Amino acid sequence: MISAFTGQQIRDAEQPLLDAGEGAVLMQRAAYGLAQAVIREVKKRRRLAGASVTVLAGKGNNGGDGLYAAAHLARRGMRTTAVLAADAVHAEALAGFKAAGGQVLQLGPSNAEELAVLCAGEDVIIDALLGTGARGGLREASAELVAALQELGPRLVVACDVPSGLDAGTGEVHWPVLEVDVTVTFGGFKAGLLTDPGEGCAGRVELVQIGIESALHHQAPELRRLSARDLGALLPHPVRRAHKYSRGVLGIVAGSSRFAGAAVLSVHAAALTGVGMVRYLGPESAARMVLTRTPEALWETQDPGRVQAWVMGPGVDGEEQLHRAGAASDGALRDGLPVVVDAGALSILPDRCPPHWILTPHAGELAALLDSLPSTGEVAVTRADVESRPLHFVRQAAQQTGATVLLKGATTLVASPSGIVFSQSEGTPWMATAGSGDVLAGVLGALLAQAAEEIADDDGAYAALGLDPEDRWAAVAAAAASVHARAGALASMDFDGGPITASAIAEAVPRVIGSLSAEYDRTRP
Ligand SMILES: NC(=O)C1=CN([C@@H]2O[C@H](COP(=O)(O)OP(=O)(O)OC[C@H]3O[C@@H](n4cnc5c(N)ncnc54)[C@H](OP(=O)(O)O)[C@@H]3O)[C@@H](O)[C@H]2O)[C@@H](O)CC1
Ligand SMILES: Nc1ncnc2c1ncn2[C@@H]1O[C@H](COP(=O)(O)OP(=O)(O)O)[C@@H](O)[C@H]1O
Ligand SMILES: [K+]
Repeated sequence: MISAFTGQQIRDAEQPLLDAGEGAVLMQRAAYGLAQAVIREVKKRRRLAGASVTVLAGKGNNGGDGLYAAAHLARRGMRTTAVLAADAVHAEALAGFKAAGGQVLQLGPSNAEELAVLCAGEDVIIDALLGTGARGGLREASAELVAALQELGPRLVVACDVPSGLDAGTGEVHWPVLEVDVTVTFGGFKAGLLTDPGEGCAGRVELVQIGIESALHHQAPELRRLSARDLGALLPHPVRRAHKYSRGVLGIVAGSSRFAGAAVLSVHAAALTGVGMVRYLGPESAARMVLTRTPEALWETQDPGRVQAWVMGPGVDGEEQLHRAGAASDGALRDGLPVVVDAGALSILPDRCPPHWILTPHAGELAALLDSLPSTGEVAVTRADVESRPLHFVRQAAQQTGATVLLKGATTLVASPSGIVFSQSEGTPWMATAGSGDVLAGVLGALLAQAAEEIADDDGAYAALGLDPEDRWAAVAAAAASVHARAGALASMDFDGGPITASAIAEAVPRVIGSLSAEYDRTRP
């Protein structure tokens, strides 16, 4: 599992080493790691000797890292320039940079445009204006320079620790920010690099160890991300004595005469995620289509009998289906069953949900949900608010509803009511297509139906993540988001990175589960 931290947590982990006089050593490790990353990127594109690099250096230690890194690059034969964004920058680092033969330019009130043109011609730019010590965004001439450079389109940008203008702890972005190709981050992942909108600016993130890692282990991560290995351990491994009821039965209330496709997709995706049986509840017109695509499903016209989990909401519209969803949710509350609440069913939530209920809104639905809660306050929450502060709002929704909340997007966040948050981001923008969310609901429902016992088991794979039982539901939801995203990416790769339908995402799910499980079995001790 990848853990990510706030800027303050990273600084707290650094403090004992700074107190011991090790600050300069930390900075040298960071700068060396940054320089190595720049060298690797440049070499992918051209010969290193003679390539040009400009470091944009701010007044703090982030600028110091950038200047020391540029000194390494000068010694490797690159043509190095530093644009100083403050009157006083890190003095030793600047002296080291000059001694290595670097050229120094001063950013002032009137030369931002001119320097932007110069930077746009460079082989690589290092963004070392602001790091974890930033308060707010870039100011004055730095903001002007970055806005003009972004407009011109730099060839290759490497961020030092975090893209400048991004809040390291929350991922909130103060524009302008230089969109970077690679972020080289030090000591530990910053939460702001693993949640939007920050993740969208950060490019590929590389971690450089600087010696504070053991101190970070004592801190509760701000964000967590499941790795392929975690998924391999968490995904269901059917045992030899399994039968269809022991594998889990999923009830699905989805679709309507108007939105029958949502039922087709969620049922089909659930079946492809390996659940023992799917019981479908909905109108005959939708059921006919469901059974045509997935003859394995059962259409239930009366009491559906026992299930281990429910999905309700995809394509649900009109009195009749809302009534079925209401009856299913009453039963689920009574029996303590896990439930995925999506789309149309988000409007019929009980006053207080348990953590094993997983709400799956997109940003617009989350805004509407928060607005409908009496505890939210007077000011309406908009979709744009959620998109600019997803980490804040997903936590708020989980806390206020009592449910686990999965907020869909390019990066999907899952918050438990206690405040634990997972972030997964393995998909492709081609997944922004109608029906994609219905597939996710089916995948998640199927994992819940199969995992219910495993989640409660204190010796099981979920317990091994070190989570309290009520937080393990967020891990299941994160696993579903990751499988769904990986399936989308794989489906697109089948077409050389081309477009995909929601159906294609569902069809790729068995291959994702198969390869994750096989890799896990091959490498486990
Ligand atoms: N600690 C260590 O030993 C290690 C740290 N490391 C590195 O240090 C970075 C953190 O360094 P840092 O704390 O100096 O903060 P950083 O972000 O460089 O600059 C803050 C300075 O800028 C100013 N400022 C603030 N906001 C501003 C704004 N919006 N616009 C303009 N100015 C603004 C503020 O000054 P003020 O405005 O308060 O006078 C402050 O002086 C970290 O990201 C990593 O790269 C690594 O080398 C490992 C070892
Ligand atoms: N830009 C993107 N990159 C990766 N995945 C995305 C992107 N946009 C949306 N997705 C994913 O696609 C799905 C869309 O779900 P949703 O908005 O409910 O669509 P629908 O209601 O049409 O099914 C979510 O799982 C979301 O995480
Ligand atoms: K930076």
